[in-house]
Amino acid sequence: MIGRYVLMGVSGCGKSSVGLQLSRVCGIDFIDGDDLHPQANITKMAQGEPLTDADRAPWLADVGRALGRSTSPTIIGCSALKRAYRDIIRSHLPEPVHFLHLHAGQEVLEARVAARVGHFMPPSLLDSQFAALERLGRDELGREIDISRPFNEVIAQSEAYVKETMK
Ligand SMILES: Nc1ncnc2c1ncn2[C@@H]1O[C@H](COP(=O)(O)OP(=O)(O)OP(=O)(O)O)[C@@H](O)[C@H]1O
Ligand SMILES: O=C(O)[C@H](O)[C@@H](O)[C@H](O)[C@H](O)CO
Repeated sequence: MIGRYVLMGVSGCGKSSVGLQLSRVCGIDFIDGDDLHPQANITKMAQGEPLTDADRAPWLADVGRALGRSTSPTIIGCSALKRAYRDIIRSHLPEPVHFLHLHAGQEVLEARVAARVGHFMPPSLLDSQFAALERLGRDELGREIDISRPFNEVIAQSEAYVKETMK
């Protein structure tokens, strides 16, 4: 079985930075799901407008297909905020997919996105990100990682999960 992982969570939770470092320490591939967004979605977010379910559906299918094409263990960063979005990703994969939810309270994320420069996503969209967010259900494969902890601890906890489940 090929280990397939989605690093999920709201804007600024660390999908890119944690994903890249986690892929290095685990020696597995990383895809940034933001690179799969159609330009129309990026433009919409950059203009301060939240994406709708309809905007996200084709992109989530692309994320599922990209993960499904992988022939070796792979991590993909993708917000996957709602259970229905995770269902779309799951529907494109023959095998179980693990969701690692990089999670913290809104105040932690507000400070991080405010400090970030040169990113297309405006901090004003964080309210809508949290409004859409549905945490993992008990029956969903994965783990919630507390990202209020220092970066190295987030990596260590995520790495432990990946190594445990790739056996
Ligand atoms: N555990 C951490 N402690 C402190 N800062 C962190 C931690 N994890 C990530 N960061 C910082 O938070 C910011 C947001 O991280 P990053 O850009 O990786 O998030 P993201 O989820 O990919 O965001 P987006 O989806 O909006 O592109 C970055 O400046 C990153 O360096
Ligand atoms: O579903 C969404 O609204 C998007 O995927 C966002 O979460 C961003 O792409 C990302 O976080 C960049 O800031």
